[in-house]
Amino acid sequence: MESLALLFTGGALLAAALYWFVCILGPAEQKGKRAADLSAGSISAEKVQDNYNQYWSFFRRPKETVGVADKVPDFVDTFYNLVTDIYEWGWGQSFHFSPSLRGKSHAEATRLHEVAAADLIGAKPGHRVVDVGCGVGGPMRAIAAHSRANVVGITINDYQVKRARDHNRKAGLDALCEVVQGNFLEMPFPDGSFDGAYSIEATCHAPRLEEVYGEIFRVLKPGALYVSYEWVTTEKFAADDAEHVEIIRDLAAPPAGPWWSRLKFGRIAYWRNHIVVSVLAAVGVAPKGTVDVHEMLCKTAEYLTKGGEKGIFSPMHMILCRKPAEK
Ligand SMILES: C=C(CC[C@@H](C)[C@H]1CC[C@H]2C3=CC[C@H]4[C@H](C)[C@@H](O)CC[C@]4(C)[C@H]3CC[C@]12C)C(C)C
Ligand SMILES: C[S@@+](CC[C@H](N)C(=O)[O-])C[C@H]1O[C@@H](n2cnc3c(N)ncnc32)[C@H](O)[C@@H]1O
Repeated sequence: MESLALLFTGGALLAAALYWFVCILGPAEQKGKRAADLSAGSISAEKVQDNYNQYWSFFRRPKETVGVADKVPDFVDTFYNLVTDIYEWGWGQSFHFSPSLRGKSHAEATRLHEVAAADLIGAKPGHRVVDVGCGVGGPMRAIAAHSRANVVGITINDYQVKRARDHNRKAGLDALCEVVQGNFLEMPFPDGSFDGAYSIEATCHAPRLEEVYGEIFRVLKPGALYVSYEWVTTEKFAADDAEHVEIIRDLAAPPAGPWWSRLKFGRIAYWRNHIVVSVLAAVGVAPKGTVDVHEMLCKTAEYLTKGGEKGIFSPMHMILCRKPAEK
């Protein structure tokens, strides 16, 4: 009888814990995505595993494959269908790193990193600024709220467009923020139509950087500024060091505290998330394949941390450029 009671109590506790993980626990910063709502963007549930397998074989392809560049935007689109919900759930609405600031929360450090971009390009009321590779619009909302400039975001991923528009509306910022689905290698904007531009950890997805930078140059007005925070190898990276090459290859093939500390100390959360995702996939709430996507992200976090600790990689190299003013 006693062991039955013990079993019952244990079961009830497990059920309560599961309910808490799945239904209560939201994303780290702004609650908006719950584990029970994890989807794979615009991919239907039964196609997630196939899409993940295709994405993975593309990612692992031999480097020299001819004609690959043209396929990159489609694979990036698939990648963001697979990861967007997991990012929102486990990281928040801003899909980038920030310098960690003593005494500030992750959310505040993220916001400060974003509004610094707006200040650098001199965004102000009445300006029209383009966010190149806007994700679900975390940076766009912080920048619009801070500068009162109009921000137009572009992303290749339809699902992100929908998420960003929903978030903009809920934040009461839809009058200032517009989101467009499109390829930043061929932007659907006229020449000289923006007073400023920024991109946060997005242009690394361009197979040929000159194409995206050429497009940004084209859409800027003469004299306008563009700021980029981007993934780069640092001067410590040695191309003849096998370990360096391994870390960088695995993570990249497709001044405050360390940017990777948030990732490093998230390990317990990853295990918790892994259990949640596995249970949800096993009972059919999350699409099959979600566990593989989540494991891929755990590996990514491990290599990013190693790259940060060794000082051979930075996701926030800053470049500020001005389009020459007309004579
Ligand atoms: C710049 C990119 C994205 C940068 C980051 C926003 C993401 C890079 C790695 C991602 C994550 C890794 C581990 C995940 C964890 C296993 C899961 O439980 C919860 C989500 C993660 C923390 C996830 C969050 C986003 C990242 C930090 C591009 C260029 C790829
Ligand atoms: C890591 S996310 C960063 C999102 C956003 N800048 C942020 O910080 O939250 C990269 C973004 O670049 C977008 N992207 C990648 N390649 C693209 C392309 N060819 N055209 C348009 N957007 C692209 C992705 O869809 C995604 O929104």
